Amino acid sequence: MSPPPRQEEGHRPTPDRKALRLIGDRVRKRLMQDPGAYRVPVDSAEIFAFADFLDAHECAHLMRMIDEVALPSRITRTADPDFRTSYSGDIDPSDPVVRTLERRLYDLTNIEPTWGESVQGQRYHPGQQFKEHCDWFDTNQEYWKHEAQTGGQRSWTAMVYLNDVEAGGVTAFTRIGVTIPPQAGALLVWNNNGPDGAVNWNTMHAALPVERGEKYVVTKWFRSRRWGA
Ligand SMILES: O=C(O)CCC(=O)C(=O)O
Ligand SMILES: [Fe+2]
Repeated sequence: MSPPPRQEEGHRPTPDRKALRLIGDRVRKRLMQDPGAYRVPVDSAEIFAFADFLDAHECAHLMRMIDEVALPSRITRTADPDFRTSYSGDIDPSDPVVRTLERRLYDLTNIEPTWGESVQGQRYHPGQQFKEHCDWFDTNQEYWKHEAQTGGQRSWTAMVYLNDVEAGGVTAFTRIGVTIPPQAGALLVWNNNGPDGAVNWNTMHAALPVERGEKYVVTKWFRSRRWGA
């Protein structure tokens, strides 16, 4: 018997469910065929890792770009001031390395870059973190009305670690006991939904505090439809 749902796991309308199911199928098929894919061995979430997705020059370039735009990350939907203490910012989508990254993600996932939000960079100094959260939108919240009009629910998350972190800064999938240590150039891709197109609570995750050194990542969040107005 499955455990009773936590209170927060109440009913959520899932208007994009069919689209999310189809995207799940499409991306899964592609990733499973990729000889470079490492599937994290759990049944309850679809999480894949790829080593050396970006090279050292590309990583260094993106880290410089992040330093230019990074501002304190917006603290969304929580009153906890320590919830997300990193710095982040949208990086120039016309930059050649950003375009290369998007093309490579398209080849890998088979989702058009235009179906994803613009690439966001994020930087953590020692002590900084992003506590447990989901990347999918809560369709019970007020903000959903806007997101529903601008691409709909988030489908897959693609995140590249740009550097090795001296200590700390792992990505922890908190409900399934999976931790991913940052590794320069490695890509992590996961489906925020289940194969049925409903949000997957087992994708709840946190960026644990950096203990020593810095941590840089870039992320592209794909949607269920073309992103934007
Ligand atoms: O930095 C990480 O390891 C995870 C970041 C994250 O979860 C996010 O930006 O949504
Ligand atoms: Fe996240």
